[in-house]
Amino acid sequence: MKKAIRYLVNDKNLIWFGENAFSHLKTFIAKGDYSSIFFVVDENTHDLCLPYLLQSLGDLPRCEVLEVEAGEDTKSPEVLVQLWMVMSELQADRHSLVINLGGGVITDLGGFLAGTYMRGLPFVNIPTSLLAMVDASNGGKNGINLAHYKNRIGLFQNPEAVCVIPDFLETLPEEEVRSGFAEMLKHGLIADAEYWKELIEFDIAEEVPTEEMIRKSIAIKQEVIDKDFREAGPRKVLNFGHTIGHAIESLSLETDSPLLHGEAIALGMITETHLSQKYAALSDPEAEEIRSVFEEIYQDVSFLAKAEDLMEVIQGDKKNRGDELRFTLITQIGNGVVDVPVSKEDIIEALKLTKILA
Ligand SMILES: O=C(O)C(=O)C[C@@H](O)[C@H](O)[C@H](O)COP(=O)(O)O
Repeated sequence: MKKAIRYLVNDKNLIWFGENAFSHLKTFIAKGDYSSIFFVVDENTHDLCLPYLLQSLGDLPRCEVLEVEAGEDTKSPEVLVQLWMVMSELQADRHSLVINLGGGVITDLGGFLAGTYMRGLPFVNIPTSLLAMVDASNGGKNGINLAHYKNRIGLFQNPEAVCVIPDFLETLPEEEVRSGFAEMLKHGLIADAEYWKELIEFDIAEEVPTEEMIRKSIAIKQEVIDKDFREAGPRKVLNFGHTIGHAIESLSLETDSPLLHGEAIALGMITETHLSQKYAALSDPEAEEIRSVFEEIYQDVSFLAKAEDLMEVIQGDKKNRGDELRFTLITQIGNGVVDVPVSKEDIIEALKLTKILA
């Protein structure tokens, strides 16, 4: 394993990488003089990661473990209310620290739990999936789903620190790694053509991304967020593929075979590449290249839905304004553009081209 590097993301938010990350966390906890620590985990991270974390942290203030079921359904108001109740019964106070140990569901839910309890407790994210390492655990978006709208309720609040331990990836199922890889490909598409090239030469079916690649994705995301933490404008570029992707993901959650977030976003990016050709002057050769990359990596991923069901969710997307459906698109590989109004007819046409319509 490589030496950990303490990496300042902004004046509040620290990211520690690698094997010494937990010793930095230990020092951070000691300095914070917390009254108690609440670990938010799912059944997998409870069994596979928490024992290692607790052993590494050694003596701690009073600790409580809040375990929720793995899976996107857990990001719900019902689960959140239960967690608020348990925190209250266990007398979490303003001096408590929340540590979220898990994938994107845990960091989104746990961040929202911490950010709302007693108007906001400090929290630390320890992402255990690739998706959470390169995306969900950093950037300060926390939240839960409401009905079939993804992240409809939430807040912007940075974690105090993030511990990225790439070794956790070795234990992940292949499809989980591939799901996180979709967000890395997105980072190349919206901001860095060189990185895109590097990623498409990487064999994600055979290897897990390196620490350098993870750092690169985090740095791209952070550069965007530094300009626009609350997503008034430029941050929306990080949402490429997500208008369609979230609609697909939400509807798939209502079926017996839900897609992983990154799988749905991959389908979203294919569809939004069609829209980028029409609305953002993306060239035909680049559009072909993008689609062939996704179609190769995610060749077994498909989803069918009715146009009206997808449109209902798309119409509720956070980036829209009034009746105007606004998308993040790409003008060329390495450059995204935000707030592009798109017609309903063209969205349906793009969904047809991606073979999503039942
Ligand atoms: O951090 C952001 O901003 C993003 O849009 C990154 C997305 O990859 C991520 O999935 C995010 O949680 C989506 O947020 P939402 O606002 O579309 O719910």
